[in-house]
Amino acid sequence: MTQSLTIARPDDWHLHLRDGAMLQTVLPETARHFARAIIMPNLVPPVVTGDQAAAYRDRILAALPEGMSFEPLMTLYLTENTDPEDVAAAHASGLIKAVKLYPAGATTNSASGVQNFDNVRAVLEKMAEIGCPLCVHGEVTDRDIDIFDREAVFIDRVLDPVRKATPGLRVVMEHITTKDGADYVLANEKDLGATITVQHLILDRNDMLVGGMRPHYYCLPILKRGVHREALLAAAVSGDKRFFLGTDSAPHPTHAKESECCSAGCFTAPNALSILAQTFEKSGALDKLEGFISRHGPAFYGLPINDETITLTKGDDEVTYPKTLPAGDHTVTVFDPGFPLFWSVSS
Ligand SMILES: NC(=O)N[C@@H](CC(=O)O)C(=O)O
Ligand SMILES: [Zn+2]
Ligand SMILES: [Zn+2]
Repeated sequence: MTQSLTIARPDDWHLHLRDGAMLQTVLPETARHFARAIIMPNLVPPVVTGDQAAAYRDRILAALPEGMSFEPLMTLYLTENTDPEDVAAAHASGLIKAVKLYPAGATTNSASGVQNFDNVRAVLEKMAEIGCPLCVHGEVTDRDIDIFDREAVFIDRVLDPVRKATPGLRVVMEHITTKDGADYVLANEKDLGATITVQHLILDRNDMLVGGMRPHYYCLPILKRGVHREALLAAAVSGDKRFFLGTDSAPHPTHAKESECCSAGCFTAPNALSILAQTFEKSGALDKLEGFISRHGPAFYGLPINDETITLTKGDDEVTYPKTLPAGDHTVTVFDPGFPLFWSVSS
């Protein structure tokens, strides 16, 4: 039986496009389906200033294949030396849509992140004043905090105090992975949203660790227990406007994933929408998919909903994706959800 759903073209509110050959490979995979994406600034070196964001935006647009439309929504990487006036100017000109906070050492390319939050007070206050959202990688990095507890501890020790100290600051909790994260959003009416990835809606830590360790399921924040996955899925299918899709599609070369020290990140851009359609269908919530992928994000960021539409179609035959894509001298491995997919996307 064929089933289909036509909805406003979606956006991705958390995306890694990288640079150079990898950018060339992965950009069309997102632009094929998504109209816009919040572009993460964790390049090496990071995108710290307005000038660097403008140059990165130009490189992204130059890599966009003829005939594809896509708007990169740029962000700045917050450091302890970030100049509040540079943020204000980049935001006022429309170049950037958010500033990204990485606690130093929390994830891939986060070495220049924030250690002492007192040193970013002035920037956060300026952002509250001008209405520029702060996107947060919410994990503490203390050696003595277990990796599975790092998100919950971050909420108590860092996020809640920062929000209370900076009234009016609009925050997106990026890639939430716990019931604690979802509950914190639910408990706060104002100035708070959260993105959720594809992998955290369908996988728990058993999927990554039982019967062998699967490096392509390793990402940060790390997959948690099943109860957390269930809480995230409940939030995503609830229709609550504070939750929206941020795929966190984070490509690494295959050799860096299948390695002695595996890099964190799942490359989900090619099949994210197929997986989501199937997941929402399975939850009996296909009617909530458009809100999650196409409507709640623009509402949070104060942007229009896309005029164009896409159509998701469920067929009888399994939809397949390439296992890997070439990226310069390397390959990048496409995320495998571990179950057959039947939904495809057309525009
Ligand atoms: N999510 C990840 O596991 N990795 C991201 C960084 C991030 O979003 O934390 C990356 O840049 O590879
Ligand atoms: Zn992150
Ligand atoms: Zn990310």
